[in-house]
Amino acid sequence: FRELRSGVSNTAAYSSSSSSSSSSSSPSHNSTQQRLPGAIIIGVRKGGTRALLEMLNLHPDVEVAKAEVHYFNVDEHYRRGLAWYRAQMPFTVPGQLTAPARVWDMNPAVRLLLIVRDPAERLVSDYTQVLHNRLTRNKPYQSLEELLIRHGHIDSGYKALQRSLYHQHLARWLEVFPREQIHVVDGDALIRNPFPELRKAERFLDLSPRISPNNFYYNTTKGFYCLLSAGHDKCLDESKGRPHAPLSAQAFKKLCRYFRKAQQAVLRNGGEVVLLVLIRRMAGKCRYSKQYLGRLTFRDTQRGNRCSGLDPVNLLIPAQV
Ligand SMILES: Nc1ncnc2c1ncn2[C@@H]1O[C@H](COP(=O)(O)OS(=O)(=O)O)[C@@H](OP(=O)(O)O)[C@H]1O
Repeated sequence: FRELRSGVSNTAAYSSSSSSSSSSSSPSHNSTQQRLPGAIIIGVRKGGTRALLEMLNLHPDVEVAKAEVHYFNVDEHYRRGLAWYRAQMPFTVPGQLTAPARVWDMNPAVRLLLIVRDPAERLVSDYTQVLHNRLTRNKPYQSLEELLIRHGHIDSGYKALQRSLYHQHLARWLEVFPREQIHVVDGDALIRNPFPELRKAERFLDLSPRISPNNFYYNTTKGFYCLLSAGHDKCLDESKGRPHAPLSAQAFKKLCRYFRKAQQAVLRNGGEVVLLVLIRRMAGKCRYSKQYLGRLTFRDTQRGNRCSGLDPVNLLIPAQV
């Protein structure tokens, strides 16, 4: 997992914070201070991290970083030390929240929000982002199928596939942090209906319930919820919710089977099913609708790469943890 975002909702504060790069606690700014984060989102890319961050930012007691800091996972940043990290944070008043072993060293009481979504859909989204970047730079690209299938089988070395094996990432965090410090957000539920997920996150963060259903409206053009706050509305940018790249039904079924087997292996090894629901219908059919198949161009493709019967929120804790 990468360290995601923490820090800044106000541009003035941000420019000021960037310039005070090495102060240890960066005082001032109308009695506000830059503080180390009290909570961090630890989801992998394309899991819905930006949506969760923006939605939590609706809360008056939450400040978030404008940019991804990548302090814990980029060695060059980590070497700059906590003073540098703190200097990337927003100015906050006491009591406000700003965003595995390195995080613990910074603050062993930090609360972690892990956002997960359907593993297959996230993988396709991950590939789609890379494809988009290559297309816009006129670089050559391989189809998802070429990257995903090797000699007729799923290539378990494909990075985008590995990022969707959430239980492996969670296990690393659980080696360091107690379970109670990690809250799992259902990224699919967040897309369908954000408010209930936000209410649960507020509770986990000990925030007063200030985010309401009125903070969200469904934007039919985007096909996603957008945010409403103090008369302003905000939709996530066009890098979220792109049409997904195509994948044949056959390859998609292989992918679903792969994820199911991975979950079953964790169970067989004595893993414990954590969280809300037991794994449902492990043998469920992939819900890859025919209407999405056979579309040839990137532009024409549709969403809907999901494995039914695979609930990413049913994370498994491997036995050794
Ligand atoms: N309200 C709302 N609006 C737009 N997008 C939403 C929203 N809620 C969740 N999502 C989903 O967030 C997915 C992108 O996840 P990330 O922010 O983690 O992606 S990134 O790696 O930081 O680019 C993105 O994935 P794709 O749809 O595959 O692009 C969205 O499905």
